[in-house]
Amino acid sequence: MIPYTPPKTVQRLPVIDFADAFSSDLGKREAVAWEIHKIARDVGFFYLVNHGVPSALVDGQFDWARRFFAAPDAVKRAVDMSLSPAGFGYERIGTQALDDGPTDLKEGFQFGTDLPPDHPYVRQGVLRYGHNLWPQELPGMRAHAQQYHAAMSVLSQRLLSIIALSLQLPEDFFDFALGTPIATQRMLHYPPQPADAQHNQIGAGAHTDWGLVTILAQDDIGGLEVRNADGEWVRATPIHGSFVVNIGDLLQRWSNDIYHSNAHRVRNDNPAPRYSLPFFMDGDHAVTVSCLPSCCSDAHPARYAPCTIGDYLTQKVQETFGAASVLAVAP
Ligand SMILES: O=C(O)CCC(=O)C(=O)O
Ligand SMILES: [Fe+2]
Repeated sequence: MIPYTPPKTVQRLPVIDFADAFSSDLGKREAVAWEIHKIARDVGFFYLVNHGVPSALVDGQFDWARRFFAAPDAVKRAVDMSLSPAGFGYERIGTQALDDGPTDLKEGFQFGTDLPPDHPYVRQGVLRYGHNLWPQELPGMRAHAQQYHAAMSVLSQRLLSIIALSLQLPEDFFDFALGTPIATQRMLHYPPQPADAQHNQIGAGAHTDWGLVTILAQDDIGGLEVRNADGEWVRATPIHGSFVVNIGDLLQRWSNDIYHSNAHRVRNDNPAPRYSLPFFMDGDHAVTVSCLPSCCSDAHPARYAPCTIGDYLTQKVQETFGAASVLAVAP
């Protein structure tokens, strides 16, 4: 007889093979959705393989990240995010505190969908909508970055269609929320953890992501850690060619806490610098998030008042960027 011991939540992040998400066979898409459903109710993080994004595109984006962060300070400051009403561009080290402690030991560059000045959201000055800043001195970065952003947008749409299935909704359920979305790609550079860091000062302080889903490419240095449902920290050891996908706060809220947006953090204990490329699909700022019909009942009533995506993100930006908040966009 094998004595019964209660199941433990994951000690290693699960891997989702996404190949069947592209199948014309609904049963195969539903099988992927069911795997995601189980994970989303638990740790909320998984590796995604067979995702269809060419490795050369990802590698090329890492090359641009290395080139950009190695550029002279003047090149980076010329695209400082303080110059962008939308909050795009370069984020100096020490700008953001994702945990409510010391500032993070990372620098970043962020970009999103380029909108013309006469787009209604830009005219209204809606936070996080506008045009990107690109470094003049690095020709070629813009075209590649836009191609990468487009691939991430397409993948996030496919993920959300499978997530809709996983919540017993029509596959196109989230399409209305992706009208003119806040879809932010960041490039991040984490120097090695310095010996003189303040107490609890690390690459990225513990936080949850704010949007719908995040799709992260990480290099092979390691340092990302995820809190599982038991409150234990699990290393998201890099798996080459995979993305790390996680559920964000807005999806947790939309699903009435059935899906989990779990905390994670980064500490680069490697002597080499670490680079990562998180993409945040947050949705259209004007869309209202209120409990999904499949997620509330008399026994499990709605826990949150309806709110717009824009209002939720604005509140989170103010909490983590403090005085710099009007300029910031992510996570
Ligand atoms: O760099 C990473 O691995 C994670 C970054 C992250 O969690 C974020 O920017 O929200
Ligand atoms: Fe994050």
